[in-house]
This record gives sequence, structure tokens and C-alpha cells, in this order.
Amino acid sequence: MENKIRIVVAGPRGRMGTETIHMISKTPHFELAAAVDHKNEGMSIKDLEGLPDIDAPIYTDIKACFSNVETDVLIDLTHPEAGKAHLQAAVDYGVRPVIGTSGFTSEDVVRFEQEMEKKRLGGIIAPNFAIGAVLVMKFSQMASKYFPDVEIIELHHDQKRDAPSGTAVKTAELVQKVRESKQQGHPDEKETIQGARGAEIEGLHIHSVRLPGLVAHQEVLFGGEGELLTLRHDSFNRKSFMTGVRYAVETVMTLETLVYGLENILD
Ligand SMILES: NC(=O)C1=CN([C@@H]2O[C@H](COP(=O)(O)OP(=O)(O)OC[C@H]3O[C@@H](n4cnc5c(N)ncnc54)[C@H](OP(=O)(O)O)[C@@H]3O)[C@@H](O)[C@H]2O)C=CC1
Ligand SMILES: O=C(O)C1=N[C@H](C(=O)O)C[C@H](O)C1
Repeated sequence: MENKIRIVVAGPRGRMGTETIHMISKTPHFELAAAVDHKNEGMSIKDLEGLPDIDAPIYTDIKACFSNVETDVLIDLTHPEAGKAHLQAAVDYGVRPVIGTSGFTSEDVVRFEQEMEKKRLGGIIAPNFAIGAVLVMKFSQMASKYFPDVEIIELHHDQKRDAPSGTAVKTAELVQKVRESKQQGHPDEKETIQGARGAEIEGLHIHSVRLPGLVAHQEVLFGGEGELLTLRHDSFNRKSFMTGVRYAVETVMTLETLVYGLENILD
């Protein structure tokens, strides 16, 4: 039998980390080698509530983890600052990173791309692992060629820390590659309440909604003369992301550069 892919998960108690560890436990060619948390040093995954019965050690220091545990892939599902530090540690130790954590800037991405290019180390930063969400990004890019007036509404649960979502930013970046920069709305429009028109990237507006009960949702609206095209994706639970996480882990084993966005590796 082929060797299993040995994975470290950072953020094991979180909503995504928990779902990911369950997915790993059910995937025959994956093995949870260890986890990185900011507490529970020395404990095991099986000791934590809601996690499967796997005897994998928990480290609070990612460098100690990589020094002690043979690791093929790091999956990071934490917060932006921790995610960046974990990605840097993975690069330093030659571990392939799969980063789901949102909130990285384009400067961060470029810096890591350059560093990993030099080391010929494969990695993936995926603003969204849900296949439907990735398709909406691709379809949005296609549509913006014909409909340059675009607004994005992203809707998430109220525990989300970053706004706008990584998915909305990536969607806007893909749209900007084909859409000429243009100021949308009336040239003299004025906000009578600050923020009414949302965030703006080269004239394209992004609106962030945070409500209990939501998981992760996005609408991309394209306005034309007498018509409106709406592309919408809904993640109703975190299982929706697991096909993409599994695919990213398998694919990163074959890469020698950092890939930003699952759309770049989907057939
Ligand atoms: N790419 C994608 O498809 C998706 C990406 N995400 C992104 O993934 C990230 C996690 O989301 P979610 O699971 O909902 O968030 P949670 O807040 O539920 O989970 C984050 C976990 O990381 C832990 N954590 C914080 N700092 C550290 C650290 N230094 N080392 C290790 N663990 C740490 C937190 O612990 P504590 O609570 O004690 O602070 C928490 O358990 C977010 O950035 C989110 O935007 C989410 C869904 C899909
Ligand atoms: O925090 C979340 O939940 C999500 N974050 C990612 C993002 O910022 O786009 C992906 C997905 O939308 C869920």
C-alpha cells in the first residue's frame, strides 16, 4: 500500500478544523500526524471534545511540531496572523502548506509565492474550498466581460472576524483581470451614512453581511441595460468545504510552487 499523506492541522478545535479532522479520519490515504493549537500542549486529539478517537499529539509551538513530527502537509484553519506565522514555519521546514485561513493580503501572497518558488515548494492558498463557490468565481470572471457593472454581496455567520471575506476579495480580483477599471454608480453619488456603498476595489463594491444562522454565502450581481444577472452560492454547512480540502491536500503533493485559488488546479 502507498504511504499515507501525513498531515498537521492548525486550529483543530475550530469549526473548520474539527470538520477537517473528521474528514482526515475517514480518508484511508490520509493520516493526522499532529495538531497545532494555542492551548492543550501535550494533550492528544482524542482528549478533545467533538474530535475523533485519534492519538495525535497537540503542540502549541509549530516549530517544535515540525522538528518532532514527520509532516507532508500543513492545513491551516486559524486566524490571519497565526496563519501567516504557520505558513512561514511550513516554508522554513519544507512542509507543503494548504491554507484555508482568510485575510491574507495580495502582498503576503506575492511574498510567499517568491519564497516558495526559490525553494520549489508546493503550496495552496484557497480563499474558498467549496467547489460551487469556486465556480461562481470563474463564472463571475466570464460574465464581467459582458457586464462590467458588478457588485458583490457576501453573507457570513456573525463569528467571522475578517471582512470582506477572502472569497469576495478573490472574486473581485478575478473580475478585475478582465473588466476595465470603472467607477460604478452616479459620478456625484455621496454617502449620507458612511459605508453605505460598502468597500471598493477599483470602482467595484463589496458589501459584507454578518448574521447568526448564516454559514457562508455570496451573490455576485451584474447589471446591464434592462437586465440583471445574479450568481449565488450557499454553503449550508462546513462539509461543503471538505471535497476541496481533500483535493488540495492530494494536489499539493504534486506541486512545486504556491497556487492562490483552487480554480487554478481544478480540471
Ligand atoms: N477557505 C475556505 O474554504 C474556508 C476558510 N475559512 C477560514 O478559516 C479560518 C477558520 O475558520 P473557522 O473554523 O470558522 O474559525 P474558528 O474561530 O472556529 O477556528 C479557528 C481556530 O483557530 C484557533 N487558533 C487561534 N489562534 C491559533 C494559533 N495561534 N494556533 C493554533 N490555533 C489557533 C482558535 O482557537 P480559539 O477559539 O481558542 O481562539 C480556533 O479554535 C478563518 O480564517 C475563515 O475565514 C472558513 C471556512 C471555509
Ligand atoms: O469564515 C468563514 O466562514 C469563511 N471564510 C472564507 C472567506 O473568508 O471567504 C471562506 C468561506 O466564505 C467561509
